[in-house]
Amino acid sequence: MTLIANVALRRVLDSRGNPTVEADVLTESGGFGRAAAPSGASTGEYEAIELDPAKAIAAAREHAIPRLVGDAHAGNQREVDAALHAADGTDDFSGIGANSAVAISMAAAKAGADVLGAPLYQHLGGTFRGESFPTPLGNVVGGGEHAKEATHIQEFLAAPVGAPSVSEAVFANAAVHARISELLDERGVPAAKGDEGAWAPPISDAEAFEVVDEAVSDTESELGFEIRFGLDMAAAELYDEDAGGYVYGDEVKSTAEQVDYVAEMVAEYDLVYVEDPLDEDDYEGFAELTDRVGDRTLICGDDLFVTNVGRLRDGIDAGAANSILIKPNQIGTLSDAFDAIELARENGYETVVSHRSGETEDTTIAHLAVATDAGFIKTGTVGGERTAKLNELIRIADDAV
Ligand SMILES: O=C(O)[C@@H](CO)OP(=O)(O)O
Ligand SMILES: [Mg+2]
Repeated sequence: MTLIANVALRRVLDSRGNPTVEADVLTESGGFGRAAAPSGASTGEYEAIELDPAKAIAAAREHAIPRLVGDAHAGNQREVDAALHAADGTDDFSGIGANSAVAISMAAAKAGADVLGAPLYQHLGGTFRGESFPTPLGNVVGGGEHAKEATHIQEFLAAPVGAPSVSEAVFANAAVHARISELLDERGVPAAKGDEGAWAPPISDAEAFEVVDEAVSDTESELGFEIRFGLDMAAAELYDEDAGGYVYGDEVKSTAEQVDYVAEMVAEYDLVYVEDPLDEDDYEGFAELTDRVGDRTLICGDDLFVTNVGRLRDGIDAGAANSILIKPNQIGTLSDAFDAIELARENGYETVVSHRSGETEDTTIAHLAVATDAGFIKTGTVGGERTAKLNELIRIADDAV
């Protein structure tokens, strides 16, 4: 029933206005799935390779589609993803492009769910999923590679850890985002938005900490449940070997100073989450920081692990980080993303399912987070491509998908 009868690929727009790959998968019994690849700006060096979408589509049409149509079953995700790997023939998807691969992998999962008549999260995670939900990490202030002339730290993330429901958590992040706008206004700071819809004000990181802290406390008092915040430092983008460390405008911090700085911020602001506090090659620095503050906060590897089982294993051996960001397009297929999640679980690492800065209306990651019982999902706060996922979480909780 789930035998793949057709795969169609096309270029569509992403939220930055760039082209990306969209895939339609149709099964012989009429099951249908559609998904599109997201795209990063602060990409990790070790991510699977995203090709120019036109080239990725041409390569997938030549190599992948013939292996899928009439041969692979959309309901058998491992079979689909193995066919994608075989068609690609490399270890980084540089043959057909991770963008083609992930779009097809996710579209096949949706087609499989469609044939079953089950919501995607149940097809991926089993019938008993859908009872617990991830805490949404909401990007409310940011800069780095996502906005010019704003903070050096890429993302300040609201985390409504005490919200009684996922819906209240989603609205809490929107309330923090709105409160920040008022606080910036009071300070006379004009703010545009960055790629993910976070405010991108021309203020120092120190001032951003103050503003976010105040907005979170105000919203917490207003709503009556605990809200904390965290960071994605995207430190690989700050790190410059020639400069001798992490570059914050005119200031350069050595690795030791960077570790001290992050540890101090964790203590001062009671941060619940710090992603990529050190360079993507610095397992040792990650291990040292995890040793210092890992009992109090999540130290998460994004560019460090790139959703890659091999790199995660190295991190586990080194004691680097205590959580992993999961981005299916970093590794190319849902099966590979699941393997990373499983390995993380077995070793006590928290999992955080994530969007990219360049997104589409695709909602797969909302289902993936519920299917795998992830502790957190990072998918922005406002903006249609972000609310697509957040609203899908609300629908899943409401049994309306
Ligand atoms: O660094 C990140 O975690 C992501 C998403 O927030 O950004 P990008 O997609 O640009 O890599
Ligand atoms: Mg990141």
